[in-house]
Amino acid sequence: MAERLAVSDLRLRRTVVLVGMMGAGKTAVGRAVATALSVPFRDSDAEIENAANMSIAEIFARDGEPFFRRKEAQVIARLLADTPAILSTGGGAFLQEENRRAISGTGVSVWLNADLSLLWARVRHKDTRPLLRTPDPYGTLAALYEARVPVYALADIEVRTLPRMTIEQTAGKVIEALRDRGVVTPEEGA
Ligand SMILES: Nc1ncnc2c1ncn2[C@@H]1O[C@H](COP(=O)(O)OP(=O)(O)OP(=O)(O)O)[C@@H](O)[C@H]1O
Ligand SMILES: O=C(O)C1=C[C@@H](O)[C@@H](O)[C@H](O)C1
Ligand SMILES: [Mg+2]
Repeated sequence: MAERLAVSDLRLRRTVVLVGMMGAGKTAVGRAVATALSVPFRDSDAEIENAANMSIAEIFARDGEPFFRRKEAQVIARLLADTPAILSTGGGAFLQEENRRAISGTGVSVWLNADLSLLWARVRHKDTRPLLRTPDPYGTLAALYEARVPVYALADIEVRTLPRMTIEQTAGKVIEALRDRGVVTPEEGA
């Protein structure tokens, strides 16, 4: 009987783009997937922050959301042109048709889908997300969730993330889904 392949024997064929709501775990899970597959990890929010030398909250406050969205689209297009990697996006990136088109052109999109209650538990104590700086952050998150879910559902693959799953378990689920779709394949000769 063939032995089960180790994760390190797998090869990533296309850039995997994690999409979904803020707090779904795109950054945390994306990094774990990249580590497991020994491929580069990129995060569009971090790329924008590093280039501007400012936090996302500062960019929103100084230059406005439309400016941030233009930078986000540029960063995503640039990273998609690079060698296959794991690319975690900001929660609003997949909402822009331009980004969805770019992602489906060269990458594969994975929607990390978490329930609203789990998202709220993860983001409620953090002050880093400018869109939630409203008098009713829970109501704002719920409205964003409602409006965005039909768009995230356009992603190529959906992976549900549940409250009791660790980051590594969710990453394992993502890798399994990528194997099923032939996005990660056995390394030749492995
Ligand atoms: N599967 C998980 N198990 C436990 N904690 C998690 C899991 N996924 C994410 N977290 C934690 O939840 C928080 C939010 O996760 P993360 O920053 O990765 O979300 P995100 O989807 O990248 O959000 P954003 O769109 O704002 O960038 C982090 O503190 C992270 O460590
Ligand atoms: O959901 C969103 O629109 C956002 C999520 C974060 O990742 C950041 O990209 C920014 O705070 C906007
Ligand atoms: Mg993130």
